[in-house]
Amino acid sequence: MSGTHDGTTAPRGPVDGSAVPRFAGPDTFARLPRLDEVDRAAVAVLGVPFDAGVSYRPGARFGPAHVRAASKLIRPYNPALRVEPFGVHQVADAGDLAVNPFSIDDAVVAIESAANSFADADTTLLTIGGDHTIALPLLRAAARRHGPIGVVHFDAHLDTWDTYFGAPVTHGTPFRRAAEEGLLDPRRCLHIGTRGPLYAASDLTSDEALGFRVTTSDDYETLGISGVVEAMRRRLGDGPAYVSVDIDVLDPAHAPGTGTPEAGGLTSRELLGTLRGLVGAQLVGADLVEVSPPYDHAEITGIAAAHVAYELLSVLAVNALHAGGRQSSEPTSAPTSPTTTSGQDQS
Ligand SMILES: N=C(N)NCCCC(=O)O
Ligand SMILES: [Zn+2]
Ligand SMILES: [Zn+2]
Repeated sequence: MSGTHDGTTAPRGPVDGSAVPRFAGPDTFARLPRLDEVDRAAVAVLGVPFDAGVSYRPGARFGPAHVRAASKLIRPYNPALRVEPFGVHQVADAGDLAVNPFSIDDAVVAIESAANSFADADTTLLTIGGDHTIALPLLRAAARRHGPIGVVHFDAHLDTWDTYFGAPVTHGTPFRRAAEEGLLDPRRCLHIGTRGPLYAASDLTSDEALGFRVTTSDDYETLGISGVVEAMRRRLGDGPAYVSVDIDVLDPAHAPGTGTPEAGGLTSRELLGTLRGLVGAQLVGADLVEVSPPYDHAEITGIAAAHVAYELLSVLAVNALHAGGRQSSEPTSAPTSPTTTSGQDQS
């Protein structure tokens, strides 16, 4: 069986950048094989080009293609987590879902049903959006399989608002709907990177009542990455956890290509370092949303997003190694250690 890390069959990896120039290679994420080129995948990268749920700038429907295009320079070994994310188990690119651009309801049903199919095939999904609306059907599928799940939500915004213009399913409301539907474990949810103006102070109290806690963007100043990771792991606990990364969690200087930008955000280094702190958490799925290429410049946002995806795939690989009981190539202190030269020297 391919897709294992037990040494029986090596997974099919990315096209070698030293044999085929990167700009000539396939259009898949990180030049990985397509899903139809492998028997099965332990992890699939799935594009969801949908942006009918946005409240401000559109364009996230072009996100999946942009993130793939910006991922071509990615190399096979991640020194920060000491892992080859594509060598541990089979990772493949599942292409884009063809979702209805004129009906949010139709699109949400299609996304949920596709996510259920991947879950039934035992394939963990890393979904690339698309706007944040898509988190709702993805959470429905995750909860169907795992029961109420913990959520770590990286975002400038709470996304627990109630409705926009009477619409209940939008990119500003997925986590309220998910909480109402009982998809979330209210003891194990948190936002990271929250900032910016709200509609009212009650936005925060109602968010807390739904089960979320907040680590703000400003908290990085006092806690540092390791303090944020500690808070995140404490809140997430041991159960199944879903990660949702809205690229607008980054400062607009690090991610201008997004629909609802807010000043005062994370650096990409802070985000990547925090994601590495998910090693050892029971990660059951992830999404990366709100990349809007028309507002990007020089692929700044696309590159940041591609690296976010790479770190998430690396965490899944390290976790698979842990689950398989292979100890030799494991990072020794990855959960709380951001990459530093001295950290690597101490191995
Ligand atoms: N999920 C994202 N990116 N933004 C939500 C912003 C909702 C608003 O316009 O207030
Ligand atoms: Zn946001
Ligand atoms: Zn969001």
